[in-house]
Formats: sequence, structure tokens, C-alpha cells
Amino acid sequence: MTRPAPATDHSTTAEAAALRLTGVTLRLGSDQQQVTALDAVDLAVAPGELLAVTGPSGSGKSSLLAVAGGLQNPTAGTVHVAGVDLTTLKEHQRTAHRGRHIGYVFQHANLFASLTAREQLLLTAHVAGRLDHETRQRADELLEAVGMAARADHRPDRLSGGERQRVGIARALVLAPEVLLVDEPTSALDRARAREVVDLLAAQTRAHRTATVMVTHDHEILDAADRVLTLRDGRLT
Ligand SMILES: Nc1ncnc2c1ncn2[C@@H]1O[C@H](COP(=O)(O)OP(=O)(O)OP(=O)(O)O)[C@@H](O)[C@H]1O
Repeated sequence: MTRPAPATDHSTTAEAAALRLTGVTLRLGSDQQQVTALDAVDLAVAPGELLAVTGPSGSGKSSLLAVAGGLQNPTAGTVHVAGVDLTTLKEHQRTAHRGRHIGYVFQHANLFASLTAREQLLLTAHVAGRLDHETRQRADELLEAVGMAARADHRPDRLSGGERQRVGIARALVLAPEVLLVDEPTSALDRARAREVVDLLAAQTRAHRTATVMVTHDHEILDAADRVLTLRDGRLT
């Protein structure tokens, strides 16, 4: 399955954005001790764009991913993923929409110990009810693309940290999501592996035209992003 060439123009009109947050505020905690984790955030990410979001500890980075991924409903504002406002959906509809349109890459790859690299991808497809010929083929293509074809039958205990992270990236892409949310992908890796992983993320973002948001503390990888935004006290600048 080939998609059109990546857009070079990342100007994110409402229509073009695969992910769009408008006026998103998230308040957490009790009435007495309320924290504004996100404060009137507006954000639009286009297909094929890698956006890096950085910011100090407690600035709202995890909250941003949780809201963008539909894991947390904002106190105010709208969150459009692939044209649908997640905040208007019922819980089961949101879960279904999330599964269909959003891929996640975590800080640690979070692979199943008993499954091979290929099986990690196939399980994701199976859970989504999409373990068909096309998806199996896509899984093999992705393992090839992330340089893991030769180790597709290895379990995680026989893979390095960087290799596990590569499998995690391939797994996040197996259902061809429009939006890819990435949480500190390099924090467990040495410099060389971190560079490989972020370059791979950038390449896959372009190849698969995902709108990718990567939260990171790691300033050395920011050059791989098309755009860098900073969160401070829940405000995005
Ligand atoms: N469940 C919660 N209840 C109350 N406050 C919370 C809760 N979760 C997070 N917060 C607060 O919301 C703010 C944003 O937290 P968040 O975890 O999004 O920041 P972060 O930038 O991801 O931090 P880090 O880089 O340390 O992971 C912080 O002030 C945090 O203390």
C-alpha cells in the first residue's frame, strides 16, 4: 500500500490536520488542590509531520499525550483525530476510534516476553480484528523497514534495547494509524541507539504519512523533528 509523497508544506489548516486540539484545558486533582495540567492548548499536526514537544518535568507533556490519544478527556476544548472529535464520543466509541487511528510508542517498548518480534505485530492486528493477508504483509514490510526482518523470530530477551524500540515502532504502525503518539522514545537508549531510533521515527513518519507527536526531554534528537514546541505550565509555545 503506497501513500502519496510527504507534504513539504506543514501549514496545518483545520482540514489538513490529522490531529487537532482546540482550546484544550485539563484540570487535575481535587477542588482544593487543582492543577491546570494543560492550559488552552491549540495544536494541529499534519500528515507526514514529526512534531517534537519538550518542556520541564511537570509541564504537561504526559497530559498532552493522554488527551491527544483519547485516554483522558479534557476539562474543556476539542480533540479531533482523523476528523472526529474524541470528546463527543462515548467510551466504547472512543476506544474503537483510538484503536483504528492512533498508534503509540512508549518509553520502554513494552513487548510481550513470550512473543517473537513478528508476533508482537500480529497480536496487535489480531486484537483489532484485522489479522488478514494485507496486515501480515504490512507487518513483514514494517519489520524490514525498521531493520528487524532478520530478527523477526526473536523474542525480546534476545534483542537489544534499541532493537526492542524498533519493534515497538513497527508495532505502532501495523494498523496504519493516521496519528502516532510517542513518549520519550530514547530515554532508555545510549546516544548512538537514540539517534538511530529517532531517525527511524522521522523516516517512518514521512513514509507512512502519520501525524507524529514525540514528547522528549532529549534535546540532542530535536533536529530530527519538523517542528519543536515547548510546554511550560501547561501552555504550548
Ligand atoms: N492525577 C493527577 N492529579 C493531580 N495532578 C496531577 C495528576 N497527574 C499529573 N498532575 C500534575 O499535572 C501537571 C502536569 O503533569 P504531567 O505528568 O503531564 O507533566 P510532564 O511534563 O509529563 O512531567 P514529567 O516530564 O515529569 O513526566 C503536573 O503539575 C503534575 O503534578
